[in-house]
Amino acid sequence: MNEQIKTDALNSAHHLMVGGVDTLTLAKTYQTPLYVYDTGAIRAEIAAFKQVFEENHVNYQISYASKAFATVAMYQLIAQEHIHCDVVSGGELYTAQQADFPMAAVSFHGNNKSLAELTMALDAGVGTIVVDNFDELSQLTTLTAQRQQLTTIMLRIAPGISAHTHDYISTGQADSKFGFDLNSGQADQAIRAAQAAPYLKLVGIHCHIGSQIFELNGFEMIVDKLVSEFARWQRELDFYPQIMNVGGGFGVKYTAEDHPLQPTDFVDAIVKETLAQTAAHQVPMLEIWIEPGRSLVAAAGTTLYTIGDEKDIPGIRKYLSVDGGMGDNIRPALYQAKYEAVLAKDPTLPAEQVASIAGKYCESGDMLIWNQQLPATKAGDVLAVLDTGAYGYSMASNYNRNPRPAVVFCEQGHSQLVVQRESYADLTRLDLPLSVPEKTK
Ligand SMILES: Cc1ncc(COP(=O)(O)O)c(C=O)c1O
Ligand SMILES: N[C@@H](CCCC[NH3+])C(=O)O
Repeated sequence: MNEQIKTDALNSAHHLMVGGVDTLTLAKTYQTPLYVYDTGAIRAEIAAFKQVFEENHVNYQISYASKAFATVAMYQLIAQEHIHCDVVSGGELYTAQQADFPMAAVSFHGNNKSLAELTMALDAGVGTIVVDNFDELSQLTTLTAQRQQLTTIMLRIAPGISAHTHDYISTGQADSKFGFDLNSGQADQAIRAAQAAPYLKLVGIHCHIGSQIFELNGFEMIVDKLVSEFARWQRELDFYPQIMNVGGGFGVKYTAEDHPLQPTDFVDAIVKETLAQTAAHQVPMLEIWIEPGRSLVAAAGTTLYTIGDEKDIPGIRKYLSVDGGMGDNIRPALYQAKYEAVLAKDPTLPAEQVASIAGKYCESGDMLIWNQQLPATKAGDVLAVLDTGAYGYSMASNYNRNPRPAVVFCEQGHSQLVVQRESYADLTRLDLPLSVPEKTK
């Protein structure tokens, strides 16, 4: 049986369960394609992060990177767990507001926040604005002075440390669109400018080196570099941050080929390195913030599809097409990301075929999985693609005018629809008819 599946995830009929709910029932009730989340698993991941910090007796904050999966119900779940979240756009901020998420627990990120977005954030009273570049810093200096509104900020810096991950999701290197460059002195300049701004209160330094990282080393290097810079800033700039925000990026297991550490191992290493480095530099211990996105939601999510047409090319390959694809999960096409799938009606059945799972979109690159071992299948069977909880729904599109799937939360045997399936009518809701009159012949 697929090692991603926990033994308690099967019912007595061997059907795959999510959050104690039978996936075949879910597919029937809500139709496919369907995103289903085991919300108890998200709560457990949050609890595990909290526990590591608490065992180490340090001040901390966990800020969920909501770009990984953002809906009203998700922000409400995060609020129930009493952690922070970060948003990267007016749209995410709006969704958090609709969820009544406490604005003081929001950090606002982004490398090109518009004036409208900055104004929205100030109106909302977000807890922290993470300033990304000089233009934003001067815009925010002016705006907060005009409004006479004291605003808490952090500065995002690019530490010049490359994480070993896909180029598209590596962000800590000097040549990055994100953050103030550390090595060329831009970070020092930004600190001076923030100190001089009458309504900005600089409380922390943020950095995020990338996503789906499998090694501790990059995080330890960040801590070493940051704490030694902080010690220098204390001497030279009379600035020592209260908060060190090391971002997210903790890698998760998608397939048997992945061998990540536990997300909590990353945090334990970060905390221990910070304790060691602050002691070595004889500077105060910092409050440590992390911003996990993927590691909180990836494993909790499963996408259910219905198998449709089959194409078997003798001696070449067998394609099984499903009723979704790159519109609900762009990650295989965009990052060559790999997933595993099981037959929902019985993941314990022995494999009888090797099939590649094709989406229904009009692109050859719309392949969800290459060479998946599966039992015998027939049209109408439900296929469950595992670990799709991060950056699936949040990166979904209407390509080929396909409506986006519904999202269902499952916990303790109950299911709840939290995002409705789009209808065809939704697809044309914002369209306007052609206004130019037809040419007279
Ligand atoms: C600033 C920032 N924080 C946190 C994250 C979350 O990363 P992940 O989902 O890999 O944990 C990202 C995305 O890479 C990010 O850009
Ligand atoms: N969207 C990316 C990760 C997010 C990067 C955000 N800075 C993924 O699916 O892996």
